[in-house]
Amino acid sequence: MVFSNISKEYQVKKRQNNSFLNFFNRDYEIKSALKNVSFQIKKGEIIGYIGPNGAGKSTTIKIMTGILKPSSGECYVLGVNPMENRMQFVKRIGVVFGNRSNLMWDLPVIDTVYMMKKLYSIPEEVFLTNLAELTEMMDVEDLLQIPVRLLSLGQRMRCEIIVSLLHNPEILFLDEPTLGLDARSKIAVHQFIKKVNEKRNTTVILTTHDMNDIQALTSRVIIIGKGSKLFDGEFRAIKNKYKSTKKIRLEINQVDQINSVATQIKQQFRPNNMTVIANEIGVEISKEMGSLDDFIQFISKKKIIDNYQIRSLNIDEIIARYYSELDI
Ligand SMILES: Nc1ncnc2c1ncn2[C@@H]1O[C@H](COP(=O)(O)OP(=O)(O)OP(=O)(O)O)[C@@H](O)[C@H]1O
Repeated sequence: MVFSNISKEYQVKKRQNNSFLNFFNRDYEIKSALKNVSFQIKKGEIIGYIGPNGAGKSTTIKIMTGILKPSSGECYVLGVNPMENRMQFVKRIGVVFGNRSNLMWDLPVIDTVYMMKKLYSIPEEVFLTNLAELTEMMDVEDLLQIPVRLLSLGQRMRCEIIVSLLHNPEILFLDEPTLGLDARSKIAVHQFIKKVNEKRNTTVILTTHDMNDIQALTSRVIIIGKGSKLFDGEFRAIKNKYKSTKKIRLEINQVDQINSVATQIKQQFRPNNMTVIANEIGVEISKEMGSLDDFIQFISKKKIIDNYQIRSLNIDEIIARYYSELDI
């Protein structure tokens, strides 16, 4: 897949304060959603495409799936322009949007399954093999006869993914596939996507705000912010950047001494972040502020510190930190 110097501009109506005038307003302004974005994705890769709200992720997916035409640049998916020969192209891709359903709401799941068979002209043999394999892998045999509206969110999402894979797509686009799922359903979805990728060499393009999805599924991430590509590489590299940053929580047994301890920490270690709430001090220490050993020595000498906990940044904190450093 080649995404080359892609820009996308939307025309949006200029807003007026008066909603009546807004109705007649014909002034437009240009909103730039993607600015010269380029990347390539190889067959069989799983890519995490991430960025904060409004960064341009959905716009990218819409261009890659042929729903939107870029304002400039070139996009080739599976060697073809996704806007051309749509009927042939859509038979080669699968799409799951976490906030939109491909299933027919009032009918049992199996009805959508048969509709897909017809829509994608899936040969009988391929269809039966895929249906048996996918339903077993995703453990949804018992759900197929149930009307979609009666399924839980997790059950529905498992069915959505199966339906998107019946026609053996070469690329699977997943937009927030674990949105609203509980921890167990998320793990089931992760394991399934991994299995499909390994077994069928399906390329997976995953957009998500859930860093656990990224952690579980991808090694390569592309980060987009304010329409520009800001990072393309190993997710591990971002995690390593914050390896030495530790969050420490101290419990003080003499609350009247807490401000004096906090002041000493501030003077000696100059932490970026420090919070004092009730009998607890929260501090963030990184390599640049002195070694963790020095800090532990400092607290071990303080008799009024009852208890302390040290932890690394969790994955959400790492990515939030990275976004704020990139100013997106
Ligand atoms: N049809 C449209 N008309 C005008 N502006 C749009 C349109 N679609 C998206 N935008 C704007 O383009 C920018 C990128 O939007 P996009 O939906 O691609 O972001 P996103 O990264 O998918 O965000 P989110 O994580 O919130 O879904 C945003 O500023 C958005 O307001």
